[in-house]
Amino acid sequence: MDGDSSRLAGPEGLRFLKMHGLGNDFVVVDARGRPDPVTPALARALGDRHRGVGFDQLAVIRDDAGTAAAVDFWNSDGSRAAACGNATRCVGRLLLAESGAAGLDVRTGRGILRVEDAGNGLIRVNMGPPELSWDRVPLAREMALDPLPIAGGPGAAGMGNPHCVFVVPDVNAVDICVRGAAVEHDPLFPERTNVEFVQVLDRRTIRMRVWERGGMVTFACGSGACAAAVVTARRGLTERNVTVKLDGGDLGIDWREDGVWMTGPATLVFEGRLAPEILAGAGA
Ligand SMILES: N[C@H](CCC[C@H](N)C(=O)O)C(=O)O
Repeated sequence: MDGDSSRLAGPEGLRFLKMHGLGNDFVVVDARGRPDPVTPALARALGDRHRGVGFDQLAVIRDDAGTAAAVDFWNSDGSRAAACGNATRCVGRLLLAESGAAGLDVRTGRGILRVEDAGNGLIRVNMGPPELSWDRVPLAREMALDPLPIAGGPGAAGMGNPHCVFVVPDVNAVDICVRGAAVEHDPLFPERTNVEFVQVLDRRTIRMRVWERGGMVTFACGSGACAAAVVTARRGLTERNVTVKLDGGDLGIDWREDGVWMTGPATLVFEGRLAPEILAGAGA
């Protein structure tokens, strides 16, 4: 254990915030000004809803030279995600409040993303242009993105992370756990995939349920909502500006020239301190 880890494992414990965007819930750790304490083992320990804190994603804020901050995302199985739209809004809300600015940039595995205060308690993020080539989603081999050779003929889109979008007649009739888990591990997706099930309600409204890579159903997925809107727009089923109705509430998605903009809430729930024994148990 190095000097800094012992400090983190000391009586203070590890401070974190619990936040959510439409019920997609996050633990946020601020690692600015000190070494990043998070390891895959600590992500799994924190992510355990019975023995830890529980989250859909863990977001770690780090110092960055060119932007307001860098943010890393972890799933509760200890894997990393390059993009997380709902957590980007949550961290964006913290950074906007801290700086007093109306807009700022954050660096993620997805690239540099613009975050803006959209008013009415909403945060807007440019999630960047969709990745629409097979090697950038990524898929296992060269092929058209839509439809994919999987039962149900889904379409693929990358938002820095992979998404596989099924357009279905009735989203409530789909057993998303069974189908989502199978598609997450389909060999077409070398880095596994997030799986969205989408019902088009009208040209400006879609209903979506999601199975996230990392092995769970969540109430909402921001990058998934962007990918779903891209797939339905490319199929000519919707306009490029839609409301995505998720189990946790609504996201506004607007696919513009400069990227896919996502607007939605970001809620701070509580601040906590992780007990040293949990940190020590995770080898941190
Ligand atoms: N909930 C997140 C996406 C997490 C994606 C993650 N499960 C992955 O492995 O890509 C969102 O709001 O965009």
